[in-house]
Amino acid sequence: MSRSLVPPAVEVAGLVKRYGSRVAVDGASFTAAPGAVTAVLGLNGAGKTSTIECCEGLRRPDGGSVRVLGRDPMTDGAWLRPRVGVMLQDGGLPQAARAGDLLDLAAAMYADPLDLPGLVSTLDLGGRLRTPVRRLSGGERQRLALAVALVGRPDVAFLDEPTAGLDPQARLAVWDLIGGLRAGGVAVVLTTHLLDEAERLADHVVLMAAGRVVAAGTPRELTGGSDHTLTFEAPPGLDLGRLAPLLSAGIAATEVRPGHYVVANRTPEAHLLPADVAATTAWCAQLGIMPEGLVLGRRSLEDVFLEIAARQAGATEVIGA
Ligand SMILES: Nc1ncnc2c1ncn2[C@@H]1O[C@H](COP(=O)(O)OP(=O)(O)OP(=O)(O)O)[C@@H](O)[C@H]1O
Repeated sequence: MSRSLVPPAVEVAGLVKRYGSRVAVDGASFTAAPGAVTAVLGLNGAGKTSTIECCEGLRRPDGGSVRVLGRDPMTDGAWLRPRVGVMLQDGGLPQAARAGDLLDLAAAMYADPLDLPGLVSTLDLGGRLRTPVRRLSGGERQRLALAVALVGRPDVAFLDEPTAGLDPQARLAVWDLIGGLRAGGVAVVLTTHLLDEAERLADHVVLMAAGRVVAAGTPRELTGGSDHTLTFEAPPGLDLGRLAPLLSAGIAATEVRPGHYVVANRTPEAHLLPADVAATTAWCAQLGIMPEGLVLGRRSLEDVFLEIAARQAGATEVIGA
């Protein structure tokens, strides 16, 4: 079956979540497929955790709808619990319990739990099973929370920043584990601030800003595949209006943050040309400016993220006509 014919494991439609007068999620919509990793990205406060918590049935939406495996998490919690694995951002584990007891307890709640010794070894928790949660390091707690979320062989796994604070070796182990879940048909929905992680792991990326989904697609779709991008540092506040007429149609110049400039295509039909690179450096020369750290590279998810975040924040942008 093609991806479009497989019913989504998670369906968020027009979700609204408010805390008092603060709108945390403002009409967000996206889907997550089985056997795929969906990464929800966004700046601090973009509404990622609120969205995921509505999917987990931990928060009641104020508008829109959420379906997980076709069910409403608020009313079908009992049906969903054995089928959904949840790793909360703060771990959410009882501080006094020993790591091993927690894992045994979690495993005992499921009909067909994962092989515990295997999971413990993958997440390198072997030496810490007799240690109470409060004495575990941040990274160990993180790995334990992941083990608890996955031990029941869930069909859907919600992982809020699963690799935050992990050392590089532990991060690779978690990436492998997530890759294994995907291969086993699990719908993995994760949040992360690590864009290289999203680029490497995610089949589908959902980019949130101010409670809304501002871009979604495969990493390749979002980065425009092999499109080039030109970045450089220069004094902040340069008059980009004088660069616009020199650029080809659909090529945008943006000051993504003060003093950090990006020249790249703004539409899929446009492509950065050698003439655009020449025009940009000539414009710098006209201004008597040396563009520091001038790099012509392939556009990364981080570039896309910064460009969209800058646009949302009202950064200066001009587009060649
Ligand atoms: N319990 C709460 N009470 C009041 N406001 C909240 C609460 N939880 C979140 N918010 C606010 O809602 C907005 C969205 O927060 P949320 O935690 O969903 O964002 P996030 O994208 O997960 O952020 P981060 O990357 O920092 O974890 C923020 O402005 C936050 O301050």
